[in-house]
Amino acid sequence: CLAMLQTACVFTPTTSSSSALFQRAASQNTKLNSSASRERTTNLSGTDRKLVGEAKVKGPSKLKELFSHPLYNLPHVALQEDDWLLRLKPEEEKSEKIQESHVDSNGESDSAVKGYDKISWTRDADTHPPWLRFHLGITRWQLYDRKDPSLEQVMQYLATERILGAVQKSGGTQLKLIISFPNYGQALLKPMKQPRDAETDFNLFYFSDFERHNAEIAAFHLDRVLGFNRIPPVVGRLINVTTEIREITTDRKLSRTFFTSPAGNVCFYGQCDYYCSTEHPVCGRPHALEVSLATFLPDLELASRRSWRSPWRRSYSRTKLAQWEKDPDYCDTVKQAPPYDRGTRLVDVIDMAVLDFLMSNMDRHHYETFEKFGNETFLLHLDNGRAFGRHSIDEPTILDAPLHTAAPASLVPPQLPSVGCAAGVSVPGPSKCGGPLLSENHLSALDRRLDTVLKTVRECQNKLVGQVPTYILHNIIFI
Ligand SMILES: Nc1ncnc2c1ncn2[C@@H]1O[C@H](COP(=O)(O)OP(=O)(O)OP(=O)(O)O)[C@@H](O)[C@H]1O
Ligand SMILES: [Mn+2]
Repeated sequence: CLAMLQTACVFTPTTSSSSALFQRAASQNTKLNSSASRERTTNLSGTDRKLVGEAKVKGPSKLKELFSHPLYNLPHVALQEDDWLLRLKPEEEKSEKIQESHVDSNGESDSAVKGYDKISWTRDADTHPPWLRFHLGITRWQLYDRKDPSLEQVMQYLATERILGAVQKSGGTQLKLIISFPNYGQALLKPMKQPRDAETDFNLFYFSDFERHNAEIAAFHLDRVLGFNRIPPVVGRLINVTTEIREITTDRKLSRTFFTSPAGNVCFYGQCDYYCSTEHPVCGRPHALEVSLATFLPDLELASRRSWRSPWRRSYSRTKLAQWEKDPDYCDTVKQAPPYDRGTRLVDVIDMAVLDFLMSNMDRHHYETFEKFGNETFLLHLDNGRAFGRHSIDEPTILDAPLHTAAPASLVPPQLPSVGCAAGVSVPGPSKCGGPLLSENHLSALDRRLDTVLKTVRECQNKLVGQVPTYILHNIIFI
């Protein structure tokens, strides 16, 4: 599966002529809806093994083509020193300091005792573990550069590194664990709770829905395909709940919740506000459990974050409406208030709404930014576990409230063929992992919703013709 991940999701751009691709992209656009689903059906039939084989003979992926499109290769303004989230200490304070802090009074590294590796990092990037390279690559404008080899390395790392510790993460409503690796890397684990093709019960409110591990993984890929790069890399992994959680955890509260189910599977439920009870167990088969692992962001002490309430947050109530649902002038009020009245914040929120509409995520109550960058920075799209719950219906308000009422458009890429990438990607891990990341129904829903996004943007463009110079409209969106 891991091999397939790399075959299907290529991180390096092709060298083909961009103008030819540009034209091809435009002509493919009209054919996309009919051909994409046909192609996917071919791709997805059969086993994972078949998928790997097909991906190999097919030649350059659509994702590769998409990423070589000029819109994905716009020249960037050169980064200044304060555009990096973290930087290495100046030469004179270099890494001996880090080593000292892990050496006890006998002069021995305490890390060996706990099972952690001895630290031998220097200023040389080659000595850094993948998670550290990822942290050092975060800038004011994105979490990662999609062409940076560290991205692939950190994903490999999460999918394969030995698990040293697992404790519950406090905060939030549903069960999630912090996983530790021997070289001090960490990941946020969300377990599989339901089959991939299960559709959320239509009588459930969005705030009662389960989180889905595959939604976290698919959201990362979709965000990357859209060119946002605002979700920390997430991979799937098959873990052994007994040896990789129960036997190594130091979290008493967590270990007390383990039990063997009547079917003989090892289960646990942890402690949290929602669904942490014997009635909602997370179970291995009998030990094997599929999970998502998200790269941990830098420690808050090194890089504090600010949490912002989304202006289009839902009410989280069975009866109450949110302000944006009642007040026709709500959008104007938002547009005039800081931080939405300047810079890219409003269009960034619209980007987020486009992402959320595509994956039908109604749970975007907050978003975060890195404090260091003030208001001039990208928005972190964390917590996507409630996305991809329903494929048979779309939720127009996710898009309409911010996009239709707020601004002409955010930057929407010309097409989304590479969601096929998410389709082709199984959860990396041993070969028994659970098949395609998203069911065919969800992929069709993505195509349908993309169409709606483009139509909505076109409507906005048409409305604004004459009010905004055409060159601005053309720069804002290319369809
Ligand atoms: N990759 C990450 N690295 C570090 N911290 C993270 C990461 N992802 C999320 N967090 C932090 O953990 C908190 C809880 O995560 P998340 O929102 O996914 O869980 P949740 O149970 O769905 O929470 P809620 O119920 O508040 O929606 C987030 O508010 C965020 O600050
Ligand atoms: Mn949540």
